[in-house]
Amino acid sequence: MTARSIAMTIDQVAVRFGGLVAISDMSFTVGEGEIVSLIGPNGAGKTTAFNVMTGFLTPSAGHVTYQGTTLTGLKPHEIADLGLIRTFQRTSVFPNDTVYDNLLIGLHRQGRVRLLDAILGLPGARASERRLRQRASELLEWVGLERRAHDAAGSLSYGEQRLVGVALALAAEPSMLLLDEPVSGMNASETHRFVELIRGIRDRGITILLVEHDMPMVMTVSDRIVVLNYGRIIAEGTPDVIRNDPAVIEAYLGHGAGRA
Ligand SMILES: Nc1ncnc2c1ncn2[C@@H]1O[C@H](COP(=O)(O)OP(=O)(O)OP(=O)(O)O)[C@@H](O)[C@H]1O
Repeated sequence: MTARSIAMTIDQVAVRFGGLVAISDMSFTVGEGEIVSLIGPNGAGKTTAFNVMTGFLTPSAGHVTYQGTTLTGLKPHEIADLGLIRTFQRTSVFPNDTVYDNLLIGLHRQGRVRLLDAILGLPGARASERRLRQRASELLEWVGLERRAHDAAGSLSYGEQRLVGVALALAAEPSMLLLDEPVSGMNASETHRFVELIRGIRDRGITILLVEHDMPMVMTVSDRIVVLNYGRIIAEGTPDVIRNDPAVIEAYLGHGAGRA
């Protein structure tokens, strides 16, 4: 692998919930433009790690830095302003509005144009509104939902709703995207298309961190994989290294068989 500059550093992070240690001494880095996956059996601490990186949880110890800025103490929206954008396991859409309108609402929420100015049709707002409409169309095309643009968002399949979530995240113009189980609920062909989408996103220079249970998908798309078990990193490396790592095989097939 060619040397990359580091986008994110997770440095000796620990999270305790009362007596429960959800994450302990977690350290790894994500390079600029890299696709890194965080995997591990249920309860390993993946979502907790995501919550720390995006400011939804304050770590009990350690810290995360993104492009040189320490994230500890920053609120989720301040972290989003740095370009670090996440998707959630559950995408909340306005089910009775069209997919296109959902995107427009998302773009307005990001404050590029004040909704009231747009409603009143003020001149500056009209030009901005045109740009937003253009942007909404581009984003839908990017994630492959252009043919569903004028359907009610509530009529989309679960997999398509995940794509709306990705389009909304892309609308925020991230420099790094954190995807939480993006292909859960997708069928094989949707997953295949999603892998292509992730690669395309990375090719536009966006760094990607992925939490995912779908191992074939993770093995296909990742440059590097970090494996957590009981809150600790047990392995880190390329898909080939991880596939053959005895500790990983044990975590998934040994005692962890019922949890993976
Ligand atoms: N808010 C909380 N309060 C108490 N315990 C929590 C809380 N959030 C998570 N935990 C515990 O922390 C541990 C790690 O949970 P986490 O959800 O991060 O795991 P995960 O790897 O994301 O699991 P899954 O794959 O099932 O989503 C688990 O034991 C979980 O029960």
